[in-house]
Formats: sequence, C-alpha cells, structure tokens
Amino acid sequence: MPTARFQIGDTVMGRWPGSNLYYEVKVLSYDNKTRLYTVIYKDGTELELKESDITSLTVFKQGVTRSRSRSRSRSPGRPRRSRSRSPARTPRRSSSRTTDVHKEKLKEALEVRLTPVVRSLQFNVILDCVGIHSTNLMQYVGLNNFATNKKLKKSRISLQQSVFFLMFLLPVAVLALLILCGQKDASLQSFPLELPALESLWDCQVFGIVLLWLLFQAVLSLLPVGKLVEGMPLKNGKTLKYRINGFYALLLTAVAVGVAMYQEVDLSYIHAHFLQFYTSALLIVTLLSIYLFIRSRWASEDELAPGGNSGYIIYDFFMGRELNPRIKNLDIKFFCEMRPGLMGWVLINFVMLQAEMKHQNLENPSPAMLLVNIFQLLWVVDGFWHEEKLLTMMDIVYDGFGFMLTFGDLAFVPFTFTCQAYYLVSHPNELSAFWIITLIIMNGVGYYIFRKANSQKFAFRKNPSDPAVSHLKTIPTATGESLIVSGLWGWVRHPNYLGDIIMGLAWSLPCGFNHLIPYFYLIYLITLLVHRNARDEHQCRKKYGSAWDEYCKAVPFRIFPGIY
Ligand SMILES: NC(=O)C1=CN([C@@H]2O[C@H](COP(=O)(O)OP(=O)(O)OC[C@H]3O[C@@H](n4cnc5c(N)ncnc54)[C@H](OP(=O)(O)O)[C@@H]3O)[C@@H](O)[C@H]2O)C=CC1
Ligand SMILES: CC(C)=CCC[C@@H](C)[C@H]1CC=C2C3=C(CC[C@@]21C)[C@@]1(C)CC[C@H](O)C(C)(C)[C@@H]1CC3
Repeated sequence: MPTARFQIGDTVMGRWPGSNLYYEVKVLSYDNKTRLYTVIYKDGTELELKESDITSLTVFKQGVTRSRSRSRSRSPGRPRRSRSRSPARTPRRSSSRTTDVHKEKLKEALEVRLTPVVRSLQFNVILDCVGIHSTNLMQYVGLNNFATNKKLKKSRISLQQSVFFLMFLLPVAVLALLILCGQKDASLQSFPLELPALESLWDCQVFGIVLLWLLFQAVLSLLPVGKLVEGMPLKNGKTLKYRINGFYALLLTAVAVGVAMYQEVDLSYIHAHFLQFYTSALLIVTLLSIYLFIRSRWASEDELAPGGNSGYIIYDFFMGRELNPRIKNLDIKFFCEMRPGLMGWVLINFVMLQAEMKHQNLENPSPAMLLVNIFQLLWVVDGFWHEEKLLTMMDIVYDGFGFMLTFGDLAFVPFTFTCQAYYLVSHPNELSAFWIITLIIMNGVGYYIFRKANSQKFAFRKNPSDPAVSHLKTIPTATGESLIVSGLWGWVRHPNYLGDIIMGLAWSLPCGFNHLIPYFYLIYLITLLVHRNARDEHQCRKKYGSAWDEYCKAVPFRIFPGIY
C-alpha cells in the first residue's frame, strides 16, 4: 500500500501545471489508488498533483536561496501565463517556437494537470448521461475534497451498485419508451397495456441486417477519401490520425438507400420490426462492450482512459477502460460516436416517413413528419460537415469506450432520437400554416445560435487573431487562454446549448400536445445539457480560477437568458 509523503493540511510547494513554477498550496486529500494529491492554491484553484510535482517548503526554500540570483520572485497564487491548455483545445500552430518545444510543453501540461482532472470528469459522465445527482457520487467525483478514505470506499461500492442498476435500467427504459411510442394510446398511464411476448423481440434476420449495416458503415469510414486529421495529443504526447469522411459516407449511404428503393426493397420492414431491431442493437452493444473490456487487458497504461482504470470491474466495464480502441485503422469509438447511430437515425426517420404514408394511406408525408425529418437531417448533416470538431470534444478526448457510450451511440441515439417520427406514424397531427412557419423559424433561430456559437468558439480556440473572431471582447486568464465575453458568449455562458435546446423544442412540437412521449428527446437534452453545463463550469472554475468568476459576473446567465 503506498503511503502519502505529505499529510492532509500540510502547506507545501505545488508545481503549476505545464510550467516549472511552484506555488504555496495546501494538501486537501490524498488518493491511495491513483497516488494523487488534491491541493488548493491561494487563489482558490484546486488541482490534483502527482507526488513528484510537490516539494516540501524547506527543501524548496533551500533551492530558492541557491538560485535566487538567477530567478525573479513572483507573487504566489498568481501564476504566470503557462503553456497549459485545455484538452478540448486544438493545439495552436507554433509560430515563434519550434514544434518540438511546443509538443514537449504540451506533453508536460497534459501529464501534470489534465490526467487528474479527467478522473472526476469520468464520473460526471454517468451523471451527465442519465441526469442523476447523488451526494455519494458527488463525494466520489471529488466535489467534496474533504471526504475521508472510508467514505470514499463506501461511495465506490454504492457507485458500483448504481452503475450495475443503470446497466439494466437504461435498456429497459428505452424498450418501454419504444413500446409506448408504438401504441395507439401513448399516454404514460396506459403503460403497460400491450406488452409484447419476449420471443417476439428476437429475429435472426433482423440481427443479420444490423450486422450488415455496421459492416457497411465501417467500410465507408475506411474509404481513402476525405482528409486525414491528427487528434488531440495523448498522454504520451503522440497523436492518432483520423479519416474525416463522414459527409461522403452520408452521401454514399443515401445513394445505397436510393438503390435499395429502386430495387423495391420494402423499407417499412424496419418499422414493422422496430423492437427486434432495438434488441439486436442491444445484443451488439453487449457483445462489443465485452470485447472492449477484454481487449483492454492488453492495452498499455498510456492507452487507458484516465478514469477507466479504477479496478472496479462493473464500473470500468460501464465507463470503458481503453481511450481509443482501434482495430487496424478503424477507431472504434470515433466510428461508433458518429456513424452507425447518426446515419441510422436519418435512415429510420425516412423509414417512418414511408410507414406513415402506408399506415395512414397518404399520398404525401404529413407536414409534421416532413418537418421532423428535415430538421433532424439538417442537424445530422451539420454534424458530419463539422466532424473534425468532434476530435476536440470531451467524449473523444477523455472518455473511455465502454458499455455506456456503446449503448448511447448504437442504441440510444438511433432508437430514441427517432421517437418523434416513430410517434407520428400512428399519431397524426395536423399543423396549420402558422405553426409550420413558426416551427421553421424556431428551428432556424436555434440552428443559427448553435452553429454560430460552436464555430466561434472553435475558431477562437484555434487562432484568437482569426479575423472572424478577433473583434470579440475577451477576458485573459492565468493559463494564457482567454474567454470570449461578447457576442453570443457574452449573452449566456452556453449559447451553443441554448441553440440545441431551441432546436429540440422545434423537433417535438410538430407532434402536438396530446402525449409526453415525443418530448422525450427534449427532456433528455435539457437534463443532459444542464448537467453538462454544471460539470463544465466546475472544471472551468478549477482551471481559470478568478478569471472564471469575472466571466460569470460579466455574463450571469448560464444557458437561458434571464435564468442564473
Ligand atoms: N444532442 C446531444 O445529444 C448533445 C449535443 N451536444 C452539443 O455539442 C456541442 C458541444 O458541447 P460540449 O462538448 O459540451 O462543449 P462546450 O461547447 O460546452 O465547451 C465548453 C468549453 O468551452 C470553453 N469555453 C467556455 N466558455 C468559453 C468562453 N466564454 N470563451 C471561450 N471558450 C469558452 C471551455 O473550454 P476551454 O478549456 O477550451 O476554455 C469549456 O470547457 C454543443 O452545442 C452541445 O449542445 C452535446 C452533448 C449532447
Ligand atoms: C443514456 C446514454 C448512455 C446517453 C449517451 C449520450 C451520448 C449518446 C451522447 C452524449 C453526447 C453526444 C454527442 C453526439 C452524439 C450523442 C452523444 C455521444 C454528437 C456527436 C452528435 C453530432 C453532433 O453534431 C455533435 C458533434 C454536436 C454531438 C456531440 C455530442
């Protein structure tokens, strides 16, 4: 059992991430498992440091006395601009320094600072995805740094139990949603009226089709078209290459569907066997997660997700151990995150559009169905058009690939995000011209805010002097990065979330107000983004300290204007 060299409450000198500067810090806690100390700087910034980044006051003072003539003293708690940067930031092109020096510094920054931060993020991902918030979990994720080891142990056990419970609850909840959505009476009170027989949920042919779909998408993703892009630096400083060809893959998929229709393939088969498709996807999710877990045993330390190596089997299985599992050139996480699920989503929507015409004897799809299809297609096309940006998102940079993301990508996205279209097949809803125009405007406004905010942030991270963003007002921070404080980012602190939520509303409203079911996506999105916002703010406060508080003062609203 490793013993801590420094005790809780000790005042020591802690290295500031990404630099060789040491500041006075207080030790808050020590984690025996990860061997990391949580320390607090004088400006309130809390970080987790390795023992090698901490020095006792006496040793440090001796060192300083010896080198005083060479170094300039600085006020503690106000660190000089370091080269540390967010993992979500695209590395800036080095202009004055050489790439090697830049990479070395970046590697240093990632080793010292980002690894520990990630650990708490990982636990928050569970909350993020399912919207739960328990004191035990929060203690474990490090929000309560004074938690004792005993409490932590208890929390870990209860966390394991929660995760185990979730692994069953999530698939069953989605199944319930699908059953309800397909019923004539989709009101929550009607559940469970027409439960299907268990054996009717399985069909070998359907399973084969799902496998073929995955294979087809995997082949498309490997086609040597589109650019090869480097991902964010890994723990070992290396980068992985990704083929960005999602947009072409979408076009080729559309062509393949067109050919299938020309050959008179009956796409409404998917609607008629929707539950079987879901259970097949679920089986693939389970098998893939088991495969990922087993293969992670052979992954090196560098290839593991920072938080996916807790040693608790159920938890690690759920969260995913390996960060970027690959089979030759196929990056399984990057592939699953966008391809089969998002493509499946648009395909299923289209299938539902045809099923609606068939079931309701319509010559043309209803305006409600058309709006849902077009709005969601726009979002998916946008996602593929900006596919490269996914490489900087926390889901790719931090999170391991385990049951949670596999389920989210391959089952949750294609089967719940399509719930409005599925609902409309058996629940027609007429829309007046006024409603149609209102919904188009609403989706347009939401999309504008979503796209502009995301593109502005991305461009700013890449190069703050880019003419497209150089006019924006900013707040400098101790890490050397700035925060945008004008335009959309000066209106609310997460305008991109606001845009997404407005769009989510425009996707649900075409289904009318008879049932809650078509609002599932909106409820999921708000829960997810409100929590994601809380988690992001916590990380930003940790990272930017007082500059973040200054930003919050200047921009008091989180996601919704008028709501603090
Ligand atoms: N439909 C769905 O299921 C989901 C959709 N999404 C969408 O994905 C998109 C991306 O979301 P997400 O990955 O959470 O990333 P965010 O866009 O929320 O990124 C947050 C990061 O942006 C930086 N930042 C925050 N404020 C500022 C500022 N004022 N100026 C400059 N940088 C700032 C910080 O990173 P740094 O360290 O670089 O400063 C912060 O950590 C969103 O539009 C969201 O709606 C997300 C999840 C699910
Ligand atoms: C219940 C459960 C396990 C949920 C898992 C949630 C995940 C499926 C989603 C979390 C964030 C996501 C994002 C996208 C897909 C869904 C997941 C993975 C996304 C890649 C879709 C395309 C968009 O353009 C996007 C890049 C903005 C988006 C990012 C977040």
